[in-house]
Amino acid sequence: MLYIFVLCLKMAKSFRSVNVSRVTNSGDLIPKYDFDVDIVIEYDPQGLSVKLKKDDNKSEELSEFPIHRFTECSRVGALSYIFTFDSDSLCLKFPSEADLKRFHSYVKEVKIGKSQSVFSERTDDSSAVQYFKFYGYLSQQQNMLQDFVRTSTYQKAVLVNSDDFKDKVVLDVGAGSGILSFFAVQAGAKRVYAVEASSMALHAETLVNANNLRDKINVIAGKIEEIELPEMVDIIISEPMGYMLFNERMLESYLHAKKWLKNGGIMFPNRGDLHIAPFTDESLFMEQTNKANFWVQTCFHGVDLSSMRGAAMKEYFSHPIVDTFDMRICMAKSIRHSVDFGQAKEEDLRKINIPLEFYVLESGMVHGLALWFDVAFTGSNQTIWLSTSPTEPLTHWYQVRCLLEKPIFAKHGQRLTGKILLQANQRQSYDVTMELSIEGAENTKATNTLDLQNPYFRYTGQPVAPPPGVSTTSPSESYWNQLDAQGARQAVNMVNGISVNGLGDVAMDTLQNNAGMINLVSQPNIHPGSISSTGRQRASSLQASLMPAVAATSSAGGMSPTLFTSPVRTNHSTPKLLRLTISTASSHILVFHVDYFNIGFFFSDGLINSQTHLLPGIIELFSRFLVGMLF
Ligand SMILES: C[S@@+](CC[C@H](N)C(=O)[O-])C[C@H]1O[C@@H](n2cnc3c(N)ncnc32)[C@H](O)[C@@H]1O
Repeated sequence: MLYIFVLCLKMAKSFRSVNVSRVTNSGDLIPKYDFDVDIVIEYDPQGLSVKLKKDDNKSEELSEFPIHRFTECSRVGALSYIFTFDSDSLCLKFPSEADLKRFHSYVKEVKIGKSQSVFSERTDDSSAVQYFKFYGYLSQQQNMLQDFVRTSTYQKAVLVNSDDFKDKVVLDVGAGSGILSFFAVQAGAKRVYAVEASSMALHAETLVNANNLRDKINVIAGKIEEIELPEMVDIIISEPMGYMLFNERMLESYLHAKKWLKNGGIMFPNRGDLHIAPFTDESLFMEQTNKANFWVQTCFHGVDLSSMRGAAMKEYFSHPIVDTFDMRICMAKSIRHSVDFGQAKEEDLRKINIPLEFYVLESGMVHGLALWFDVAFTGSNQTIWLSTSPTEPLTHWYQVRCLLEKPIFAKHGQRLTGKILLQANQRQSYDVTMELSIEGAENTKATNTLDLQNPYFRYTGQPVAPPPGVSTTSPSESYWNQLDAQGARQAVNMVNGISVNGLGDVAMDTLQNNAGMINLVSQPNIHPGSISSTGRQRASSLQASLMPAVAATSSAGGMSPTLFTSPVRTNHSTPKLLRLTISTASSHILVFHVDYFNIGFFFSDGLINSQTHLLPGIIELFSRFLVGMLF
């Protein structure tokens, strides 16, 4: 196995006084530098990176090149090594045979070790490069860290089960920033091996040092399939879930890691449940169909495109849709496919065949299958679940829907049967084939194949609309009846649920000049965006822009606004915070419209105008204040 990766961060791999020459097409050597250089070898997710420096480790690099599995290179004689990149060849001449041997052993391990690894056998090189590059960005680690539901659930699961961690040796598989390793130490772990294959390992090491935990957390740069640990571990912790649980194929790495688990050791999480349910959503179906309908045109700039329509439908319907929805679109109780991480082997996840059998609860068109997952942390004290169900707070995994090109009409009480087959591919993802039909009804079979590595990210941040047809009483009457019951008959002029006039004494309606809107209920603490190989999200959320501003505002100090109007009226006996809009009335006044409240703040120093960059922070601060006040 590849000790080289383990040692990378622990041992300086440097060579002094190396003579570097270019090799001409005729085989002559031309010195590249008129001095000998020092060479420093560093870890690189695909192998090694060779840095040429002028004299010592601290000086600027003169140049750098990678050594990967397919790098063309060879030993020449007892002292030299030749590398060829495209048409250029570089000759390194070492001062001693011992140095050359040492250098050769590093190169050999990259080239031979790669071919032995389970990971490299099941993964295209290009996919792995893109995947680990993605996770090498601090911004992507931040996206995951800022998924509050995810990170807090992990921390809670570890801390409430601290007995399982106390004085134990822990392995953190795919440690990223090392956050789970820190949680393990918080729970009393004796030692943690934090294994990370992307260049994030270097940042994790920095964080470990900065938190004075070098004696507890041992960062190991490399793939779990390729590194060596000095000892067996008591517990393995990891966050290996992708979209639809299985995307990224990191669960296989998590299961692979069990080769380092002592008998009776614990997997944390220990179980993953994929939930699958048929759904109806005409608008989603029409949205995709209409996109493909571009290709029905017979005279587009004089060209008949219609022969492409079938292919376009296939393509649009091959993308799993990533967003969230109202659970009431599900037409039957979900089927659960459980993976016991303690028992399962990595080979079990290469082909996952899930038979489907649903009892239809409501008649309608079945447009496809909706999928989400839960994972469980079963500790000796408590079991904690992390759920990505549409009924739970949204996470950065959202939910996934796989559409059928030809929907099926299903009646209440009928049995909808079929299967979903997840076939692992070399792109760290799955080809998803589904088959559905109504039992006993002819010509109802519908199939589709989707590419899980290529999802369509549809989430907009808007609140989820309830499906049509769920009201069993008149919503208009219910609304007015509720107002009547609360004695607000005199209410006039309600706009979008906000009283702009007539419900109170303060004429805030003259201030309607919305500077921004924060939807407090639907805005999850997560970051939207995606890359194809992982499907995980790119930052662009409100949170990202607000948090620095909050920090800036808090540290600005000296801000002493006056609350000049307390809530004037509520139409709800229990305030239900639906929406917050914010207006500026003048350079001194900021007005919050919260449901049926209007609240103004007067800033004697005209803070808003003079320091507009602080406005988002102020808004965030007061939003919190209001939430605290109302509940
Ligand atoms: C979903 S992130 C989780 C990061 C961190 N544990 C957390 O919870 O924030 C998965 C991490 O595992 C790493 N990873 C994926 N496959 C790996 C493998 N085979 N060996 C080591 N690390 C791997 C990725 O580079 C990525 O940083």
